[in-house]
Amino acid sequence: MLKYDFSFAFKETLESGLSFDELLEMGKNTSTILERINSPEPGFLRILSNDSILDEVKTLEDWLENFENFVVIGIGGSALGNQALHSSLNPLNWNNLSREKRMKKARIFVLDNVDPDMVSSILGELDLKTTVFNVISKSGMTAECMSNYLIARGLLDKLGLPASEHFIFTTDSEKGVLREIADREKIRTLTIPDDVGGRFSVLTPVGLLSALAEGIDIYGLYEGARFGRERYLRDNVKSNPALVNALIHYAYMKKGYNISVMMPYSNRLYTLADWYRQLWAESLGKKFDLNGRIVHTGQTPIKALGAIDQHSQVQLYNEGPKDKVITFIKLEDFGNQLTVPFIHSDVEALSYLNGVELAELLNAELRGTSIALASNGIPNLTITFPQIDAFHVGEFIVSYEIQTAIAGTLLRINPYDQPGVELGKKLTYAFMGRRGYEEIRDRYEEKTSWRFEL
Ligand SMILES: O=P(O)(O)OC[C@H]1O[C@](O)(CO)[C@@H](O)[C@@H]1O
Repeated sequence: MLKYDFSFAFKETLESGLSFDELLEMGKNTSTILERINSPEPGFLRILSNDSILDEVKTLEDWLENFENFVVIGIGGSALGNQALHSSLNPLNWNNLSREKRMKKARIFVLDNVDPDMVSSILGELDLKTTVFNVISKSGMTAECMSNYLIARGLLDKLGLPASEHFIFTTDSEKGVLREIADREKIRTLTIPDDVGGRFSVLTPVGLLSALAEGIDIYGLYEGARFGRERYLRDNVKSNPALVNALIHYAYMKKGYNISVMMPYSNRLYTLADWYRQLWAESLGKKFDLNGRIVHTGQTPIKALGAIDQHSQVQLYNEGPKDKVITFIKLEDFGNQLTVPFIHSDVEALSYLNGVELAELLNAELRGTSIALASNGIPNLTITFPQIDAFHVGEFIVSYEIQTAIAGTLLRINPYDQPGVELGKKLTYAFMGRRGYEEIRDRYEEKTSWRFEL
């Protein structure tokens, strides 16, 4: 299981840190909090109660084997989880491995932006005859996702390749244009459960299909997630790390620590920080509390990568504004061993590296950075993966989903909506000339007509 070290968030090591009594005091009402987040049981936990989603996705395994390339078309919660599973659970060079080394599983690509350089660099290289596109959209109408669908569709149509064989849509059970097209054109579909929001959906068909296509153990993900559901719902601050972590972040937020940095010391785990960024930002960044009072709350999530960002960000973390809580992600067993050879043993500045394993060096850097931060009074904690596998990634996902729900309850906001992105979406439709959005375009163009341009 994942290990948590919260020592450097407490005043025993940190001058202005929390006291354990403070934590216990805050944790007094945890049964109410846990009850609140679990009644009704949120969709992201409900889906774990049986294997029906796994079994449904699994039925597509034989069909997926027809394809060399699997392209996810989606954005935000409809792409970040796929990317996180892909880079954490398969080698970083997966797409460059031969088909034999990939055990005939697919290469994975994620089209999550509408940057023409990015889209054409991916689509231009693929043999579309052996490519399947998974168009993922909960709302079934997000502009980025739809335009990339249309581009892929145009390419397939030009080659005379049938949409029903090269597309699968993952979308809402009823809403959205994807459902309509799928019904009309007999395109395969998978359903995103109604009670699971986009950023909480990685363990639904959203994340599971691409994972299956690249040979990830999707049942192992659920095993870890189910273990996490049991561990992280315990009503005991002494045995529930998600509760402790939420309370620590909440307590520091109240002291003005408005930034949460997640810093894995593992390239493979880095995209988990990307996934976390959306979860923490969209769930907790809210203008109104549950009583409709204006609160403008939230904590800005930042991602950093160890050791690289030690040489880019850590100066700021140590000496800049005291507004950050840092979460290090440590990996014990990298699977790959790389030992520094005995070269230049007579050069003192290099000889200490002779015979050292890179993983040992990386983890020593993590330890050094966390102690340095603590001694500068910066709260930090470390989550350790014993190794990277589906079980631990599943556990990590659920730990953060539950932690986010707990933090939302502590902040008294709704962690499951995202009204703040709606206006931008509507204005995009308006500027692209979508019918029905003329009035909103005129209103906001008028409101923002003042200019200072150089
Ligand atoms: O899955 P959809 O509906 O296309 O939405 C994609 C993303 O857009 C948002 O609605 C807003 O950014 C996210 O919450 C969501 O994950």
